Amino acid sequence: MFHWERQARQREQQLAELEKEVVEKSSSLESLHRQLHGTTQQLEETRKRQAELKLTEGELSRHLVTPPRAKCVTHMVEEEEPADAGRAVAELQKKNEDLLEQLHTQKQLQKDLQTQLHESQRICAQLRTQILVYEGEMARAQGHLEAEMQNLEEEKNRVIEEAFIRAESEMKAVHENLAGVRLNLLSLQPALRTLTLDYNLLKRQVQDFPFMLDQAITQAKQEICQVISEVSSTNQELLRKYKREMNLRKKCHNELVRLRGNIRVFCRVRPISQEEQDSVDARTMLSFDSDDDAVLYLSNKGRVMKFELDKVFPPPASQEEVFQEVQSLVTSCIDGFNVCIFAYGQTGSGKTYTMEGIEDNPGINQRALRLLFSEVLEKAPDWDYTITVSMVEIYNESLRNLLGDSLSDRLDIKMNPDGSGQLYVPGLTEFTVQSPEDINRVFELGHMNRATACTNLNEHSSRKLNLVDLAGSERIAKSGAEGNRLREAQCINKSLSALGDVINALRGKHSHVPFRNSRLTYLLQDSLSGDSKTLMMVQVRERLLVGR
Ligand SMILES: Nc1ncnc2c1ncn2[C@@H]1O[C@H](COP(=O)(O)OP(=O)(O)OP(=O)(O)O)[C@@H](O)[C@H]1O
Repeated sequence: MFHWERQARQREQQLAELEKEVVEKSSSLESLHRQLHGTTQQLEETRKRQAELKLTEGELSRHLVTPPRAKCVTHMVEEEEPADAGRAVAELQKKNEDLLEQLHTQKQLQKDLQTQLHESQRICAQLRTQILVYEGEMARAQGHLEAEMQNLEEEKNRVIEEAFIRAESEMKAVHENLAGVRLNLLSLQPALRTLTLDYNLLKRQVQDFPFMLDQAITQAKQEICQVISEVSSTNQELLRKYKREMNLRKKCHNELVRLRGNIRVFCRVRPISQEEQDSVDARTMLSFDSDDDAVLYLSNKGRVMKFELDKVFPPPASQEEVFQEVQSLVTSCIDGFNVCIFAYGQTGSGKTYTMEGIEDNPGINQRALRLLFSEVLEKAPDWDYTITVSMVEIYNESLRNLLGDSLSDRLDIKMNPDGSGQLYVPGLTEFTVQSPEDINRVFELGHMNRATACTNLNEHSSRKLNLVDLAGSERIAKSGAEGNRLREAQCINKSLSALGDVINALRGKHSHVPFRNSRLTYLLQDSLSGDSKTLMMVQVRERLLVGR
């Protein structure tokens, strides 16, 4: 609803109220008029009665002021009858008294009427004044009403005019919009036609889609089946080739091993540390051939000795470089060879450094285990591997089960009853491991009980990777020990010299190899002979130290 419409309604209401008020005032004026008329009539009557009373009063006075007449009556009565005259005088006197009383009453009445008249006149005057006030009010209300009506009329006209102007401009805008929309509609029509065509096309395609999808799926299934059967036959072929290649590789390797010998001897020369600089023996010195990494020269008191080995690592050689030369040996364990790696050398020559390494620069053991597991993981989809670990200590020519419950039990080496011709250690505890971390945990357990130990990693129970940590060789001569320590030194001596003898016999391809001369060589027999591969890392210091 517009503002002006609301205003007009309000004004109309006000007008109606004012009109009602005027009607009420008119009716009250009318009743006042009636009242005035009644009062005026009453006044007239009172006046008349007053006049009448005056008249009566006059007559009465006349009667009363004419005693001679009464006297005359009396005289006449006296003349006629003196007793009756007395009575008549008394009656007249009585009548006179009554009349006087009536006069008095009339006077009182007149006084009352006069009072009433004054009162009526006062009320009349009041009413007139009120009428005048009302009339004035009415005139004012009328004027106000007229002015209001005039205002309302003007307001109405103004509002109507404004609304009309607004409606006109809105109408104009709507017309303009309409024209624009019409124009748009015209330009959209071709696009709409194209869209409708596209929509119909799409609709047809959607209707056809399930059928096409079914067709495509069936075709894809057929193609997939065909590809799968192709891949499967290719796989079969590849597997066949792979196995043939594996056999070929093994044969080639065997041939290579046969040609190079299955025992390889590397030499690692460790640098002299800062603390050792002062005790270096100036008369002895090691040197290398830059063209041949398998030769080592030792100058001692002017004499030069040449040593030929499979590989020589000079002092700057890193753990990584050393392992690169060793890793093919580790992986051949997966190919089905028994492998044995051990470091041999004087105390402090770097055996532990090469085999174990240090925490942030691991040696052969840790690197070999990681390589072994990564290789196994790679082959896992096609092959089943189980890796078990056992730890044995050869101490004073006795075998101790380092992972067993009871360390006091002595183990023995026996021929395997499975007819494989391989040796085994009955009762030796084995742990199945899934990762190098597992092995390290097992090592920790074994290391707590060892003095010198041999670690044995089994794969399929017939293939072994032996990582051997030997005691330092010079303890034999330098220990100066007695009793138990002496027996320990003698045993170490025996083991190491037996190992030396076995390596010598194997390198020299002797017909007899004295494996049984020590527990160590007997235990490692399978890993040192036949299809096995052995690496002996000879550890030496760059310079001899005085007093050693
Ligand atoms: N190639 C090398 N480069 C740097 N430091 C080395 C190297 N080899 C060994 N060392 C250091 O020489 C010291 C002795 O080495 P290590 O303990 O490995 O000798 P070891 O032969 O195992 O002795 P032991 O027979 O007494 O067990 C260690 O401090 C080691 O870190």
